Amino acid sequence: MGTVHGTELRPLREDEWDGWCDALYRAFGAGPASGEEREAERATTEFDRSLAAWDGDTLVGTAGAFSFRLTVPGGALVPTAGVTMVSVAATHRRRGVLTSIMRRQLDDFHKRGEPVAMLTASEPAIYGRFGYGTATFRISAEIDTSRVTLALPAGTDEVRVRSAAPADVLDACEAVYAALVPRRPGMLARQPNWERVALVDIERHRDGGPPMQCVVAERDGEITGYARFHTKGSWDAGGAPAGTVRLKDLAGLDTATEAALWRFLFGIDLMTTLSVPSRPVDDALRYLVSDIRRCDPRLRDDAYVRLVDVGAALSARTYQAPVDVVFEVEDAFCPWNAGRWRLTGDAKGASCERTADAAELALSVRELGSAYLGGVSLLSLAAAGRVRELRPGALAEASVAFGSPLAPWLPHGF
Ligand SMILES: CC(=O)SCCNC(=O)CCNC(=O)[C@H](O)C(C)(C)COP(=O)(O)OP(=O)(O)OC[C@H]1O[C@@H](n2cnc3c(N)ncnc32)[C@H](O)[C@@H]1OP(=O)(O)O
Repeated sequence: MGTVHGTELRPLREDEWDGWCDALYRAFGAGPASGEEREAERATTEFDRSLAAWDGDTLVGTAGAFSFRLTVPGGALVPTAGVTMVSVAATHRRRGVLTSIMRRQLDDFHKRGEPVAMLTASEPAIYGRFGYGTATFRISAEIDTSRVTLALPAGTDEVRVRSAAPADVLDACEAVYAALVPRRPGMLARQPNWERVALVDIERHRDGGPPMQCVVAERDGEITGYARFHTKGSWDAGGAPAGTVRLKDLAGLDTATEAALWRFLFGIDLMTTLSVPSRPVDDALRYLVSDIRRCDPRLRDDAYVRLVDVGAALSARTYQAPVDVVFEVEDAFCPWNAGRWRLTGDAKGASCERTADAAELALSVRELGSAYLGGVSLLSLAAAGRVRELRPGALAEASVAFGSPLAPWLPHGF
């Protein structure tokens, strides 16, 4: 139980789910959710981790959490709470309901022993005060496929691309996804039922076009990748074809597979634009295309990370160069993290323990969350005045060590 200005926060009951879902969609100015969406949302809801805020018998706030495991640099999978479904009714905003939800969630994650929490934010200004820092970025693109060509790597011709009904190849696609999870920081191992979310294909996401399509890439009869997408035919004023392919997701076990999938998507007749919602910032696609400017690439913040337990989180990843540094961590919202921690580690492993030694770098838990997956450098944060170096050399040492050979990326929202 918990109350704020007469609002009571309690766990969601199964029979309250429909109203909870409606309140959530309303707060986002969307919906109501279609039958297909409701089914997928309900199947992934973890009731013991879902909260509802009530003002009398009126539902005024929602929040949930998913039990994920997050890939961190070095490849370990760290138990991570995926914060989701956060909303407060328009009539009850700015009275502290979100703050009470954040308080309850972070206490709960801490008790459960989940060292990390993660979310994607509807607005970047909301979650910093609760210790979440921007940790991954994504690139979107609108590619003029009538002008941009691809330089294909060796082996592309050995990959065959064929169409398939999305549901028929779901297990094979999920196996590809699962094989990729430990390879790149930021990716999530998920609970059963999650794979079905990718099949949700509702009318209003189709923009008047046909149902979602899927192709799989095969080499020697083995499925090595897939792409799911929508098409929408259109013609310009002069009658020339000007259709759009909207990619939903694309994954391949190797670069030749991915290149074969891109070649297919670039070559669909009557389509002149390929719209790509999210790729890693270091994606090979940037270097396969003949003209990056005609791809209109745009960078956006994506996943926000919160270290729930600084010691456990920093010990769980590896460091690409040796590091031995004492952090002075500020964490007003989760005071159990505040104070001095000594991190020692390298590419093989790490430990992060409490210490009474003098601090060498001072920062808040939010900056540690940003740097955690290796996608935001401590040096950049220091240049913005958000990390203070107290021992000369400590900043460069820690900044290099925290980096990641592969940029962290979250391939899908939640
Ligand atoms: C992970 C996810 O699900 S992201 C989705 C978040 N949900 C949405 O965007 C749906 C629409 N918006 C909402 O439902 C609400 O406005 C929420 C959830 C964003 C905020 O809920 P509230 O109960 O109003 O927040 P609360 O009153 O606890 O505010 C806490 C602090 O955050 C600030 N804050 C809240 N929302 C915002 C915002 N959108 N932008 C900037 N600051 C904000 C408040 O001003 C307050 O600051 P203060 O402590 O300095 O006074």
